[in-house]
Amino acid sequence: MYGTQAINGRGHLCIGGIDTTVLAKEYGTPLYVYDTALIKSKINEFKQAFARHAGVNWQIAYASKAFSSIAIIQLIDEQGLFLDVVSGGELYTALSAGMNPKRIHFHGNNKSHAELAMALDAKIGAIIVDNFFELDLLEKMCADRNQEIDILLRVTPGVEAHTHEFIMTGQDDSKFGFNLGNGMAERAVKQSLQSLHLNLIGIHCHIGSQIFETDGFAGAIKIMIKHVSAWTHDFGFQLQVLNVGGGFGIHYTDSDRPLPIECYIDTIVTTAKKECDCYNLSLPSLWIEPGRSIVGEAGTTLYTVGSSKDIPGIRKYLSVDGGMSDNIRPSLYQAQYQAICANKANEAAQSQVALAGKCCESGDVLIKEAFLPESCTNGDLIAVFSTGAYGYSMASHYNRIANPAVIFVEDGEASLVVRRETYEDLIRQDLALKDLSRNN
Ligand SMILES: Cc1ncc(COP(=O)(O)O)c(C=O)c1O
Ligand SMILES: N[C@@H](CCCC[NH3+])C(=O)O
Repeated sequence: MYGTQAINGRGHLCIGGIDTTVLAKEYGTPLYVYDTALIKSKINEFKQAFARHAGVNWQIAYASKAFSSIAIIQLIDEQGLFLDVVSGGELYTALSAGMNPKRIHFHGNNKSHAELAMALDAKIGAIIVDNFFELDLLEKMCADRNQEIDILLRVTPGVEAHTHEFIMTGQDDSKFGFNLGNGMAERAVKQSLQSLHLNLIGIHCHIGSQIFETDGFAGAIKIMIKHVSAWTHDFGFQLQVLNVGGGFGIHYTDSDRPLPIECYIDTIVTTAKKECDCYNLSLPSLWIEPGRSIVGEAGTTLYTVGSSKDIPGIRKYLSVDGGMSDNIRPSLYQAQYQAICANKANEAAQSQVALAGKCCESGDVLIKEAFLPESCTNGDLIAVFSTGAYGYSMASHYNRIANPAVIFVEDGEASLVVRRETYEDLIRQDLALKDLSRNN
C-alpha cells in the first residue's frame, strides 16, 4: 500500500479517502488515479533532505517527462519546484499551465530550431545543451536575436548505472551529451566560454533511471569535479551549478528496495563538498531532476476484468480493458508491477494469473505472474500500483485504443485532470481521401 491507500469496511481499495469502485463507476476504466498527498510528501522528502545540509545551495526540478499535464505542472509549481522539459510539447504544456518560464530548463539531444526559438521567445531559465550542433545553432540564434541565455552542458561521465540497459544514460556509448573521457566536453566548455551570448553556468549529467544505489552518483560527481578543476585551472571556468539529474529508484514490487531519498541527497552533497574541497573549488549550487521518484508511487491504474482463458497445466490469462496502450513499460523494459483486486482486497490472493492487456500483441501482458483471488473474474476491478511515472506519458494509440482519463484524489475529493479520449478524439487529425467522391 502506498501513501493514502487503505482498505475500507467493504473490502475495497480506497485512495485519497475515496473508494476505488466509486471512482471506477464515475470516471470509467482504465483510469489513472494520482494520490496528490503522496506527491507532495515525496517533494517534501527531497526538500527536507537538502535542508539538512546548511549553507548548501540546491534546486529541485521535476522531470516532466515522467508525467506531464496542466494540472501536475500547476501542482509542481505550487510546491515551488523548477521544471525540466524535453520537447516543444512539454514546454508548451508548462507554459500553458502558467509556470514561470524562468523556472523551466530545456533538455534534449535533438532540439529543433523551432523548439529553441520557442524557449528563447519564452525566456526560459536555462537550456541544457547536449551537442555541438545545438551549441552552434543556439549561439547563432542568440546572436541574431541579440539575446543571452544561461546554459549548462550535458556531459556523459562514462559511468554505468546499475539499471536496465534501455534506461542507462551515463555510459560512454550514449546518444546523450558531450563525452568527458575523449575531450568533447572540454571543447564544448572552451567554445561556450568564448560565446558572447551563452552564459555557461554549469554542467549536467544524468546517469540513468530507477537506480537503487548511490555509487553511480558519487562516481559521476567525482569525475565531473576532477574535469571542472582542470577547466578552472586551464581556462578560468567558474562552476556555478552542478546538475546531477534524476534517476532515484522507487518501489514497484516487493523485490525493489529503494533507498530513502535522503541517502541519495546525502551522497550527492557530501561527495560534491569533499571533491570541491579537494580541488580547492567553491561548492556550486547542486541541482537535481527527479521524475519517477516524485510521481511514480503516487499513481495507480484501475482496470476492469473482461475475458479470461484457462490453459490447463500452462497458465490462466485474465484480460483487462487497457494494457500496453496505457503502460508500455512491461513490454519495453520487462518492468514488473504488483496488482490487487480492488473490490476484493481482503480476499486471499492465491491464484496465479497472467494479467493481460487487450492489444493485439502477445507481449501485451501487464503482469506475467499476478496473484489475485480465486474468485476474480469478469467485472472485477484491478488496481495496478506504482504506475504514476512513464505510464500515461508513454501511452500510445495502438489499436486505436483511446487514452484513459486521469484523476487527482485527496482528502475525499476527486478531480478530473485529463479527460478520457473519445473515438472522435482518435480520428480528429485524420483527413478523408480527397478524391473519394470521384470513385463513387
Ligand atoms: C536528463 C534527465 N533528467 C531527469 C530524468 C528523470 O529521471 P527519473 O524519472 O528516473 O528521476 C531523466 C530520465 O531518465 C533524464 O533523462
Ligand atoms: N521511460 C523510462 C525512463 C526513461 C527516462 C528518461 N531518460 C522508464 O519508464 O523507466
